[in-house]
Amino acid sequence: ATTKTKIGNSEFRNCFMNAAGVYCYDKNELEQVINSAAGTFVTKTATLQSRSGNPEPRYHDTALGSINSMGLPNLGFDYYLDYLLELQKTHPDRTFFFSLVGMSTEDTHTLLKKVQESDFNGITELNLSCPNVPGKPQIAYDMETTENLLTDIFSYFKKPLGVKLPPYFDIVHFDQAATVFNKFPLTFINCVNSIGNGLVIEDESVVIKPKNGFGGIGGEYIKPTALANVHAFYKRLNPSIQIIGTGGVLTGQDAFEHILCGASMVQLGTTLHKEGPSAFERITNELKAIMDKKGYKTIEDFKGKLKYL
Ligand SMILES: O=C(O)c1[nH]c(=O)[nH]c(=O)c1I
Repeated sequence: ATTKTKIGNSEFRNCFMNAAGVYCYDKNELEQVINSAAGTFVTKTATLQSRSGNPEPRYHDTALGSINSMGLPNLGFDYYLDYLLELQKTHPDRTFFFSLVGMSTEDTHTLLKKVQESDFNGITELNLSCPNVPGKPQIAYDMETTENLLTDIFSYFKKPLGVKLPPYFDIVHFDQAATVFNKFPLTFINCVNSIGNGLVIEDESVVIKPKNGFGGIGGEYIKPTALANVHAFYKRLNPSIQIIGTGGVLTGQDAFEHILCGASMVQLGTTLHKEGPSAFERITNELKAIMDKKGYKTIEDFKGKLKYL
C-alpha cells in the first residue's frame, strides 16, 4: 500500500505532516520534520512581527493529551518566508505549507499580499482559530467576519490557500460555515484546531500560567470532535475543497478514521510533541498495515467512505 496523497496540484509522498505549532518553530525543528517520514511540514503560525508569546508554563502534557496557551510565539513572517524560499532551491521537488495570521485584519492582508508578491510556490494556511491570544476571538466562529475577510483576500490572492478552523459543535454551524466556504476557491480547510479554553487541574492548581489556566485542548480528548468536523465538511463542501484532518491521531487506526471521514492529509500535534518525528514512521507503517490487511492500495480506495448503519 502507498500512503501518498495530493493537495491541490501538489503531490506528497506521505499523507502525514505536523500540525502548525508543533515541531515548526525554527529551522532546526522544521529540518527534523523534513528529514522524517512526514510528507511535508507547516510552519508555526507567523505574524508580521516576531512574538515572544504568553508567560510560561504555557504547555502541559496529560495522560490523554495536552493543553496549551502559547500565545502565538513565532520568529516573524520574514524568518519563515526566507527559509521557505531557501527550501525551494534546496528541495525543489517538495511543497511546504506556510501558516500565518495577522494580529489585525490589516496585518492579515499585508501578510498575504507579501506572500502573493513573493516567489513562494507552496501552500498557505490562514489560521482563523487561535484560541490563546487574550482579547482576540477565534475568527472562524464569526461567519460574517470570515466571509468578508475571504472575499477581500480572494480579490488579490491567487496562490493555493486553505484555512485552519476551530471545531464546531452544532449542525447548524456546520451548515452555515460550509455555505460560506463554498463561495471561495479554497484549496483546503483544516479541521480542527485545539478545542479552545479547556481547563486542566493537578492536585489543587491549574497547570499553565496564562489565562488562569485556560488553554486549547489536544490529543485523545478531541478525536470524536475532529472526526465529526472532518466528515461534516466533507459531506457539505464542493469536492474541489479538500479536507486536512487534525486532532487525536495517535495511531494508524486514528489516521485511517480521519481518511474514512474524508481527510486527504492527516496532521500530528500532541502525538508529535510527545513522541518526536519518529512518530511519522510508526504511524505510517501502522496505516499501511491496516490498508494491506483490507486490500486498499491507496487512500483514495477508502477516503470518505465511512459507512452508516
Ligand atoms: O497559542 C498558540 O500559539 C496556538 N495554540 C493553539 O492550540 N492553536 C493555535 O492556532 C495557536 I496560534
